Amino acid sequence: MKNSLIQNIPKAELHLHIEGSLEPALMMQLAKKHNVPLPYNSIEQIQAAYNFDNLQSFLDLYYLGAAVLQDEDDFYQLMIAYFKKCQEDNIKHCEIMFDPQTHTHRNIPFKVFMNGFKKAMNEAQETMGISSQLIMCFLRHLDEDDAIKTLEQAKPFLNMISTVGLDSSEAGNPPEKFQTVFKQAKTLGLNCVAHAGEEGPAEYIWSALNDLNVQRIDHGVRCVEDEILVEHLINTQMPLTVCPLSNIKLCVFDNMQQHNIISLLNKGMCVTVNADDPSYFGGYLNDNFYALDEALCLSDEQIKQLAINSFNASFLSDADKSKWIRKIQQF
Ligand SMILES: Nc1ncnc2[nH]cnc12
Ligand SMILES: [Zn+2]
Repeated sequence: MKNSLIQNIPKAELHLHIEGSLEPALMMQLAKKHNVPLPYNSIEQIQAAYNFDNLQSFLDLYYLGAAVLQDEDDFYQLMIAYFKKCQEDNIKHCEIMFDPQTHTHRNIPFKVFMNGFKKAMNEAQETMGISSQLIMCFLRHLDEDDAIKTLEQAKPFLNMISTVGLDSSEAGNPPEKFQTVFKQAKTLGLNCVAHAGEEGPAEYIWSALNDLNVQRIDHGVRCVEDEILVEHLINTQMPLTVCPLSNIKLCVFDNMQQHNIISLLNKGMCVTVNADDPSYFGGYLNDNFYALDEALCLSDEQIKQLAINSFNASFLSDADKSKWIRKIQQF
């Protein structure tokens, strides 16, 4: 039976790629609208293709799918669909990642996707009471000059962007490659996060901390390969935004029983649960909680702590964090 505490408790989501929330039905609809060829003829064929051996095999299909996103309304439809899922899952605040280079490299300018995002974010706040921020991620398989150019292009939109991040193919692309652009982002007043220790080694987590000065680590599950790092993450309460279903789909762990998030939680680490790319990995935020509960039997205290961590690790004001944490403590 599904745990009603998971459904009812207020939650924040901090690791969600908006391009990874593109559902097969919307992908087909937009492909038709813009005459974009896809190697699929039906929703079933799309779903059948979503069997991945590793991060790269997923990224190949993720970038292919994103090609259907072309005009402002497409980006609005994409994001409003995600907010509807947030409403169903009782997510009150989200910090949403987007990959500008995936779009600018197809000659889609910033103003097209930013205007679409803005319309959906305003609507979510006004009609659903959901607050949101944007995390602009640099693609780490591209060089740092391209990231620097992207930060420059983003300057007219910085009032909509709270944070920069780093995603895409991790192995062979360590955080230190992006030191200059992260320093520039920090100077502009942006928060910093980075994917590290998903497929890459524990040293990449150290590099994200020491070379990029990040305030959160996305994934980070390979921290367990370095005991000193684990101690450091606990002592500094550095948040890890963990994505359980993603880690299973991308073969980071063999199965959910093997997942280490609850063991890290029990050690006192500030871990949070997130969906990453829900339409590719088989579930939104609550599905991730249900899958953990089924495999690892979460206690009510553990569920509450994960929800508290999601607000504590967010970039909300201290007053807003306290407001949500007080509500959670009443459950
Ligand atoms: N899980 C993930 N890791 C790295 N880059 C991504 N882009 C979208 N999802 C990602
Ligand atoms: Zn991610």
